[in-house]
Amino acid sequence: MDTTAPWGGTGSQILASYRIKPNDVPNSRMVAKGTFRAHPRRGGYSVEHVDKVCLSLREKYGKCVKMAGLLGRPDMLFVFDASEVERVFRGEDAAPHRPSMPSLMYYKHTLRKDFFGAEKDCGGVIAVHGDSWSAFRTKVSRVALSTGAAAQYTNQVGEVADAFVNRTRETRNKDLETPHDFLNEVHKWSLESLGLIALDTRLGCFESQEGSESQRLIDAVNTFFLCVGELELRAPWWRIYPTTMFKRYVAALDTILSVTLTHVDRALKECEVNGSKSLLQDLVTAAGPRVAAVAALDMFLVGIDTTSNAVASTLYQLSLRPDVQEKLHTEITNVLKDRPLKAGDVNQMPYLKACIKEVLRMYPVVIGNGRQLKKDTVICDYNIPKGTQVIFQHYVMGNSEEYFTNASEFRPERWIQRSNYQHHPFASLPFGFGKRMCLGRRFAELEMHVIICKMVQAFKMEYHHDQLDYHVHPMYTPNGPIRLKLIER
Ligand code: HEM
Repeated sequence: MDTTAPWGGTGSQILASYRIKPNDVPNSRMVAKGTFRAHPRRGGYSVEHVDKVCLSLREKYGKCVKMAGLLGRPDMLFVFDASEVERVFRGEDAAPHRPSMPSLMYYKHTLRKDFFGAEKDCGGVIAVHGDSWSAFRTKVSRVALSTGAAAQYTNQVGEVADAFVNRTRETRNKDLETPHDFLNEVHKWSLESLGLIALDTRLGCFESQEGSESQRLIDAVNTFFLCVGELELRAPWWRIYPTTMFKRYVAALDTILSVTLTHVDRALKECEVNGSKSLLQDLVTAAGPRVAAVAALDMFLVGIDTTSNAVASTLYQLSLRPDVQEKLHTEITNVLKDRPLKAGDVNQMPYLKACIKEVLRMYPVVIGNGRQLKKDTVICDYNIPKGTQVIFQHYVMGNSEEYFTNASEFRPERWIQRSNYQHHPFASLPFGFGKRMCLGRRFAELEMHVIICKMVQAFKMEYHHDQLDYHVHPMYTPNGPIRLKLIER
């Protein structure tokens, strides 16, 4: 996932904000070219707190606002209007362009051209666009997003979830609380799950120590996300000389590439010998070993931190709400009746699914998503020129009373009793939409449903410290150690 680069890091500054001036014919959809104008207005904002910045921009400027003045990158248009988001998404052509990450394109197609090839070759889906993206995505989507693609991994994902529950039980302190580095434990669970889905390999993350291969991969992914926002938003000096940040970034990507490829190589050999069941095997059959290897790499790049932060955030939110946990526990018990979870069970658990949707509405791990316009487009009555990066602000829309009844309240029921709770279908899109929607969505959902189900079955979760604020670091996540008290059920 490109993570819509603006939010994929910390500490950067949005250098200036510009309010759009209404165009000459505000009520006409046929606005003339060149009416995209702005009044400069200075502001210094940190990306770590961009959630609050976006809320205040919405309040101050209305349904859209232009951000300009970022050295070396196109203007951005922040859109806070769900109907406009729907119109832009529905008008997409066959190869939508998500704002590219030039630094990643440079890594893939210049620095490591020997592996990824030129831009038009088999470069994967992250930071790849046009025909090359389209050809690659078509091959991978067939395997990754087909009906039942994820459900067939329920047992493997369950096995890892059981191991996580046991480890969490063992690593609690004397007050039955999770350790300070609990988020890292959740990263391990996420990597271990992805390893089993993608490569049919147990990576041994729970036994891993500092400096081990899997911990190096986890750290490298984290460094990648932390650096990418800095490189994309700050003045792009890395284009002129290799800055310290850029060197860290390249080293992290090299680690991700080499560790993943070691596992991919091993898994490909296993496939040949045992015909083992894995996503990689399915991809090899559908599209050949090269596409399979590059797809696995992209998935490891963006599929670990996203899912782990979403799970950590969900566990934290549940620990604040014993009533929600009890309802969830009753639903799970009614469906499973003491037998182990099997494929398809979560389809009988609407409240479980709703809890996760509700967390991702209020605290989406990727707070905004975007598109780079391929043609001039009218948005909110402004003529927005081709090339502008349009950022859909679903964190702001998801928390807006305009789109969700009692938006500030955690109410999973809103996703079940839809007639009681109105909402706009494009106001909360945590996995994006359309042809470029998250490729790992089905796997992420399966992983999240299974782990939350197992944790609620095993423990009553409580939280006895100051409430945690959220920050973008590099995902949107609770800021502080997540010290959950886990009481055996
Ligand atoms: C809670 C977990 C996750 C969230 C919230 C999430 C969110 C997103 C979002 C917002 C996008 C951009 C979609 C768009 O532009 O419309 C995306 C793209 C992507 N995601 Fe995820 N993601 C998650 C987990 C995963 C996992 C587990 C994988 C891999 C197994 C994955 C692989 C990808 C890939 C490859 C893309 C790029 C698709 C393309 O450009 O064609 N994601 N994700």
